[in-house]
This record gives sequence, structure tokens and C-alpha cells, in this order.
Amino acid sequence: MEGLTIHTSSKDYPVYVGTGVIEELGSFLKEKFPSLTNLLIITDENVGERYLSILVSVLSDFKPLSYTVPNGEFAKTFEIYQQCLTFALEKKLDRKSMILAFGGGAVGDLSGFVAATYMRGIPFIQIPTTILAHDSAVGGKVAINHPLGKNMIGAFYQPEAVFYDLDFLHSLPIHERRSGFAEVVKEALISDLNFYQWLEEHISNLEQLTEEQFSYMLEKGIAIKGSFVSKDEKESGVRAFLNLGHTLGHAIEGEAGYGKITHGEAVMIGMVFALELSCELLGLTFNLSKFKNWVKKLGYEIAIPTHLDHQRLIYRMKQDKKSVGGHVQFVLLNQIGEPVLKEIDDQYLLESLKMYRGEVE
Ligand SMILES: NC(=O)c1ccc[n+]([C@@H]2O[C@H](COP(=O)([O-])OP(=O)(O)OC[C@H]3O[C@@H](n4cnc5c(N)ncnc54)[C@H](O)[C@@H]3O)[C@@H](O)[C@H]2O)c1
Ligand SMILES: O=C(O)C(=O)C[C@@H](O)[C@H](O)[C@H](O)COP(=O)(O)O
Ligand SMILES: [Zn+2]
Repeated sequence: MEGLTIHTSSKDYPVYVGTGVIEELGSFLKEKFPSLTNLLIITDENVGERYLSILVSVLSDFKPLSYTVPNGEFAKTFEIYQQCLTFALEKKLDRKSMILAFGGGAVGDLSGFVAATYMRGIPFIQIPTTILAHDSAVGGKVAINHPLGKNMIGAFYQPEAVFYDLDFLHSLPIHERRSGFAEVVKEALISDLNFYQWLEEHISNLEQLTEEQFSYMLEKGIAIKGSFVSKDEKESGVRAFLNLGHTLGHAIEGEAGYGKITHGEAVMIGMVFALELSCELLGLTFNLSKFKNWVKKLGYEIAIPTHLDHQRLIYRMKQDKKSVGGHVQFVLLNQIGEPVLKEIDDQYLLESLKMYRGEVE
């Protein structure tokens, strides 16, 4: 089976993308992990109800165990993390056991963190089921949330492989399609003007994506993500550019309450804000009105939710992982495909938030 390879300083691993790739998982495991003792599938309620029986039947030779966690961000908590570990201990998983993360980014982040920390690390495989997870399943950022900040408790821990079966994507509701597509737009904006222009020209309705559009976008997105991760696995440099839109996006998610707004929809609001700052501070030449009209037509809200307070958002942004000494750092764009990290002082940030919300002339 043909796949892309992700190269990192700690490990190289394949990403298989396409319809039906899940059928190959059993033979992959037999070939690469001949001494497997236990397989534990971690999934969530939505995915479990729809697809767990398919995965279990593909893996029937392995008699996999499964553990179901709550949907979405409700899975990325200390409580659920502990429950997964307790289940793994009770079922006597050992160092030759493996975890399969079967679901969207929330399941992937949680399960990866369980795998990274159980007995100081056992292997895991990502089996993503959302558009968004083309991003989250690759690169080894695994984490749970803390009430004070998104993904604050985690690790860099690469999977053994990613099996991305596009057949699972058909049941995604529209707001989840939007959430995932935001990360594709992000990947284009930080690295590839032609890809961005292709997206803007070809994608006008997220409910009517063709198979070809799906695979083109996702493979391209994965390749971009992989290239940043390969250069900088642990985010001491260029990997931070994958955070475009996330400084404000994560603050909105945390302030609204995890799960109230999808990750990608919050990131889209953050990206529009970062593009505004890029035009103002770096002279980015970009038709921002056209961009806003395009994403609004795709159904995105681009305004910061009105009930969220500026000062609280700034407080959260200061805790962002890119902050240094409490100074907020934004990913901005000099040009499309030319990201930079820029410190923004609190007063300027406050004024910009007010301006953006139309509170000052
Ligand atoms: N680790 C990373 O590099 C990285 C990158 C991007 C995002 N993330 C994280 O990923 C999370 C968001 O990912 P997501 O949107 O994939 O998350 P998710 O796991 O929360 O899934 C979104 C919703 O879709 C449902 N769902 C999943 N697959 C489905 C399917 N095939 N059909 C119908 N419903 C389905 C889920 O049950 C959930 O309700 C956030 O926590 C974000 O912080 C991590
Ligand atoms: O892989 C990365 O690096 C990213 O920044 C990808 C983001 O889309 C993703 O949301 C990631 O989880 C954010 O990481 P964080 O370090 O800001 O929590
Ligand atoms: Zn993200």
C-alpha cells in the first residue's frame, strides 16, 4: 500500500489515506508488530456507535478491547484520561500492547497522551474519522485540556502509523466539516499561495465536496503539516507557524467553555483577526474582504462571540504556549506562504480587539 511518510527526529511513520485503507490495518499490525499482546481501541460515543463494529471486525484476529469516551472536548479531561489508564491497567495492557485512537482530534489527542504516559509509553496508531484530524493525527502533539488553557497537559509522542479511511467522513455534520476545513485553509495560508488560490476558487460548498476534492485537500494538508513537523518536531521554531489563528482561537474555545464552539471554527475567527493584524502591521497584500466573503459563504462566523470579554481573552492569550515571559506572540503573515512570529503588546492587542469588534472608529 502506497503512503506518505512523515519524517521526524524521533521516528518515521506512514500515513495511508484513501477509501478502504482500514482493511489493511490487520496485515500492517501482523507484519510490523508480530509480538502484540493487547490492542485497545479508544473511541467516542458518536464514532463508536457508527463504526466500532467495522473496526473490530477488521481486527477480529486480534480480539481488540475497546473503551468509549464522551464526544469531543469532553474527552480531553483529567477525569477521562484517568479512566482510560484505569481501564488499561485493569485489562493488563503491557509494553507490547498498543492503543488505537479511533475518532476525531479529541480522541486522537487523548488516546495519544494515554499511550505516551502508560508505562512511560506504549505504541499507538491514529485512525482519524474527521476532516480536522488530517492535522491532529499527524505530528505527535498529544494532550488534554486544563480549565486554564487548551492542550496544556501533554507530550510530543509520534504514532506508529496513521490509517485515514475517507469512508468514515461521510457522516460528519456540517459544522465539523467547517471545523476541519479551517485547518486546511490555515495550511494553505502559511505555506502555499497556489494551494490557497485553488481552495478559494474550487471550494464554495462544504456539503458538496467531491471525493477528488476531499483527497486532494487532505493529502496536500497532510504533506504541508508533515513538512513543518519534519523540520521542527518539538516546536522550537517553524512548527509554531501551524498555530496561525490559534492564539485567539484557543482563547475563544477556553473562554466560551470547551466544546461550545468547534476548534476549527474558533481558529477561523482567530485567522481572520491575525490576517487583519498582518495587513495592518506587516503590510500583507491580500484581499481580506474577498477572504471574509468567501468564508462567510461557507458558513463561518468571523466575529468574536459578543459575550466574551476582551480582557479575559487577553488573559488567556498570555497563557498561550507561544508566549514568552507573558508577552503574547501571534503568527502573522508577511505574505501568503510567508509566516512570522510577532510579539504584540497588551495595549495594542486590546485596541485591535476593540477595533475589530467595531467598538471604536
Ligand atoms: N494534535 C494536534 O496536532 C491537533 C491539531 C488540530 C486540532 N487538535 C485538537 O483536535 C480537536 C478537534 O478535532 P476534531 O474536530 O476532529 O474533534 P472531535 O474528536 O472533537 O470530533 C468532533 C465531533 O465529531 C464527532 N465525529 C467524529 N468523527 C465522526 C464521524 N466520522 N461522523 C460523525 N461524527 C463524527 C465526534 O464525536 C465529535 O462530536 C481539538 O481538541 C483540537 O485541540 C489537535
Ligand atoms: O501541530 C501543530 O503544531 C499545531 O499547532 C496544529 C494545531 O492545528 C493544533 O490545534 C495543535 O493542537 C495546537 O497546538 P498547541 O501547542 O497550540 O496546543
Ligand atoms: Zn488546530
